[in-house]
Amino acid sequence: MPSEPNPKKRPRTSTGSVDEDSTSTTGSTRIRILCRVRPFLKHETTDDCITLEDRTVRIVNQRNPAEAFRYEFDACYDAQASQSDLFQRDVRPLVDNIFKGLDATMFCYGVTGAGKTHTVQGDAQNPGLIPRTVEYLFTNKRMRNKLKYSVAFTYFEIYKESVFDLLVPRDHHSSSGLPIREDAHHNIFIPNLTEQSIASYSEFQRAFQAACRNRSTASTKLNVASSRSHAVLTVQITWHDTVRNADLRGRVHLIDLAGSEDNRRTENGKDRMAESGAINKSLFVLGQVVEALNTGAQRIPYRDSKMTRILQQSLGGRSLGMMIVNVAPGQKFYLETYNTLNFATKSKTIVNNARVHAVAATPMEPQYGAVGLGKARRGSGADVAAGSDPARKRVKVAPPHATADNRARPGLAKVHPRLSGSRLSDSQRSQPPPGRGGPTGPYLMGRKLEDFEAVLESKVERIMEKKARELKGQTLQLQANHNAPLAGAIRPPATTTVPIPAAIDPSVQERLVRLEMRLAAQPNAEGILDLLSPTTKHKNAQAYVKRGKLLEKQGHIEEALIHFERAAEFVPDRDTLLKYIQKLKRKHGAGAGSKGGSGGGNQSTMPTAVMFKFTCAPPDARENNPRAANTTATTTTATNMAPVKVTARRARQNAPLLQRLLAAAEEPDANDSGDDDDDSESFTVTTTAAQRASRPAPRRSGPPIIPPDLSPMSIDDGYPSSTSPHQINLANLTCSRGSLSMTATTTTTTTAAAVPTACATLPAKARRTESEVLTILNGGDLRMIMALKGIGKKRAEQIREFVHTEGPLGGLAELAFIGFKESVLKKLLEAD
Ligand SMILES: Nc1ncnc2c1ncn2[C@@H]1O[C@H](COP(=O)(O)OP(=O)(O)OP(=O)(O)O)[C@@H](O)[C@H]1O
Repeated sequence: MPSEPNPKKRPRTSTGSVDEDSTSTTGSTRIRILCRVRPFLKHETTDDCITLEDRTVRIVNQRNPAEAFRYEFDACYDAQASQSDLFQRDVRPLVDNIFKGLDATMFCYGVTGAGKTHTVQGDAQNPGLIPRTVEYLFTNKRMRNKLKYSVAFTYFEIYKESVFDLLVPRDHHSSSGLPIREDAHHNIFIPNLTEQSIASYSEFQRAFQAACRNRSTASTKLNVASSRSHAVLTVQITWHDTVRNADLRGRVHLIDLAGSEDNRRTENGKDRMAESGAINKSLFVLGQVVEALNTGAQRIPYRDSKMTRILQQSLGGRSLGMMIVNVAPGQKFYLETYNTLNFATKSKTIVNNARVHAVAATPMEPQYGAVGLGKARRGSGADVAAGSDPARKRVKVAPPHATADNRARPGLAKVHPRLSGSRLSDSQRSQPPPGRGGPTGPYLMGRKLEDFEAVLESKVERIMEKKARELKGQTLQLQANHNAPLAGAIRPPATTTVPIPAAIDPSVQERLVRLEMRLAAQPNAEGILDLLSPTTKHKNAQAYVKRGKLLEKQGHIEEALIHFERAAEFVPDRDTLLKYIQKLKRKHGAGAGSKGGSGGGNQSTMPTAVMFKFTCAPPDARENNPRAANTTATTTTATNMAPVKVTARRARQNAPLLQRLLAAAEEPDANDSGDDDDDSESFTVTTTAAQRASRPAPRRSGPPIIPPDLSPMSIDDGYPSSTSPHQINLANLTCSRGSLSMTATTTTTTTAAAVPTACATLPAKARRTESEVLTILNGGDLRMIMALKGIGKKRAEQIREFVHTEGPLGGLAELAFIGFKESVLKKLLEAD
């Protein structure tokens, strides 16, 4: 039986308003934590180490059996508690909130074999929380009496950091899975996820059972049917609220997390180990998210794993949250139990901010994924096979847009709000999204890539719609001319007004999907690069290089370069590859660059502030390998600007940038055909032997050490030290995890062309700064635009046309396609 004696006595857990049943809340709401202990299984030794008392869990301290650790939660369920007990007492009241237009999330956390899947999914004899929730929705008196709700569900898994749709047969899955996106209102969604409408519980059961068979499970030493993925089922109800005269939506997310595994005990093989690695990594990130929320960190690492990205709204977001902590009894699991309970205790302080969700006032077009309203959209209940069910849609799950604006404009409802093509008004731009603190300064400056993607997509759609209208207008005009019976008869007016198409043209849709895929394919779009192992990075790089070489052989230099650059993102420290890219760019862009450059701009000497971040290996490693003493990473740069603060991740991404900048800065001669490798690229910074000897040995942990003065450093840049233009001004050494890392600012005094005339003088191979890129784009010189990315004339003309007819924003889509940096896109957007 559950240890919680009386739900009516349950303490208030919310800091917001509390409704009559004490669990339905809006406003700030603490995430509820429940603990469930499973019974011993037949083959297990019954050496229990857990005691439950009311809402408290106690485990004996193994180091000192006289002591016990005590953990208090919102409710505890012992081995005798039934699925029904758990549902009725704690989950049902949470589910009730969705009738108020709120989102609720319930997820199970625990070690492998602790009973998570049993709790969430259950079996035929003991249905779990998913079937019980859906059955409850269909039997709820509100649903029965009013008959106004539409119900639909989605189900997907995150397997080895890829999202797979469980409502689609496994053999239809693409190997890379589906992308996760965040809209301008910070709602997370998965484009093209299947959403199945359901009209009855039995219809759901059939579809759910088929979907469960698609889930990745395998037998391990600790669990015969172990889930190898995190599974997320979302049930959504939509209805029309006559009082607010708005369509409302409530959702419940039921999540079965995969269990952490101690691989010394699982004796997993290669495949299982890979799965286990992905599971443990995502759970580690979950721990970091909770830690960051608790410490009020500025950056919450939601993006570091797909699972935390999905849970973003449930951990510190706008959903009501409940975590069920599953623990297995027995000494065997002592350490896991201890860790799980500590994690759960930390999570107790997380506060969410629940919001009522309104959806667009009229039903959305099916392809954009709103849940169908009305009977016509409901499934027949007879056929649930993939692809044949009319109730089943491949959709973009519509993000909630609760703004009064959207509700008031029925026209927008036809189109996915992200694709609506409306420009952001000035006030929208400068306002932070609702419910978020928002960055300081104009909101636009603090936007994330996804916001730009949303604007980008809407822009693409707007342009395509405009083109479609023009084309259709021309076609109608032609037809009208053709059909005119007699010369001199009344013809239709020269300009035919074509109504705006109600639904987006399929070609636009296709293009958007391509854009989506392209963005998802960018290696670090979701912070993936940081999570990859060195071997995977190497393999990816190899694959890109191979394909690049093939393209180069076939004469597709432009595409080859894209592939080489993509490869370089995986292995930024591979000098040979970078040099090869430079060389290829020089060859490819020499004509345009040298022609454009020979005009000769104003040459001026200007200091270039460069910031390095580099790492020194620990002393013993340096002794064994003298090369390890050399610094490795270099990073970002800015012309005539204060040094830019650099994060470790940015540093990794931009490691080759400094070399490129120096190469560019030191080559004012634009006529250099540049086939030879450039010495200045092999730029390294070293400390002197005396400094290395005097440097304190790095400590494994503890506060950063302030180093002795490190200012006399030498830079091996090919110049004798007295004439070197690179001077190190400042050094700041910190020590962490056995390695020394240093941030140093240097001033490089060199001859470089002044912006904007720099654009005319720098050779084609140089990597342009943002302002240079912008100047070139706005200047509209075709040759310069061609040289920018090594693109052809036609493409350059297109870009120029976009930039000039639509303003810089007009060219965004094109610019994104040819691989301009996010920061340039941001600048363009600001300029718009
Ligand atoms: N409350 C319970 N009552 C009876 N049996 C249970 C209970 N909880 C779990 N079990 C049984 O324990 C075993 C392991 O449970 P389950 O597969 O749900 O673990 P899990 O936490 O999902 O593991 P994994 O993370 O590896 O998927 C199953 O045989 C399940 O039937």
